[in-house]
Amino acid sequence: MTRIKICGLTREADVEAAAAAGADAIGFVLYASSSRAVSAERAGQLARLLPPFVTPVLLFVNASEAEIQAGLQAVPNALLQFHGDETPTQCTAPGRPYLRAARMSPGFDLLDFAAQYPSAQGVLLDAHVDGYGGSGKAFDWSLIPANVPRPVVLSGGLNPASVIDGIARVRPWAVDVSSGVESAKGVKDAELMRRFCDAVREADARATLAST
Ligand SMILES: O=C(O)c1ccccc1NCC(=O)[C@H](O)[C@H](O)COP(=O)(O)O
Repeated sequence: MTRIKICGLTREADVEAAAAAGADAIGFVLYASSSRAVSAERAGQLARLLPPFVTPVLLFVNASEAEIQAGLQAVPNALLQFHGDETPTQCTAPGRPYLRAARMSPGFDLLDFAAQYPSAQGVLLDAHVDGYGGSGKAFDWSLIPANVPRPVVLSGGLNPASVIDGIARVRPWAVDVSSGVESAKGVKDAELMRRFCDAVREADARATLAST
């Protein structure tokens, strides 16, 4: 079963709709330069709306230790997502489970990159863009080598239509979406989130059928 993360939520109604649609994880962007940025305090308010078994994720881009600690104080059960230029040491310093984002482009050595973060719970594959991510831009999935040594989270420009093909081609552990389920930056669309989650279930069903 492909897990689903929906990222960049800023409103209560969107958090509730994402969980109702079937998201396994909800991301809050703690990066001030993002149009989806929320404060640590706001992330805490939103995370408290999550039902059991839905994981809050705190996304950081080159944050200071103090910023990360503030996020963890507000959302103590968070999974961390490092989406900038963080070193392995910086990712392990908080002593928390984390995802490491890889910025995919031709020539990027994903196997070497993943090997540098052996303690990451997964590598999140996003398109290489100015501004680090959340751009709605896809990358060429043929750049993903076979046998990546960590669980793969496929992201970058996914939407309810493209995620079916993405799962069939990449067979990721999880998928992650932001722009593809929005009506405006930081404003999620309940119908698009439902369609996205339904599409993931459809892709999983097709994969099961194909393997029997
Ligand atoms: O959302 C942002 O503004 C953002 C800013 C800086 C780094 C990462 C950011 N978002 C990442 C994500 O929302 C997801 O994890 C993801 O990679 C999907 O983005 P999208 O291509 O918009 O679906």
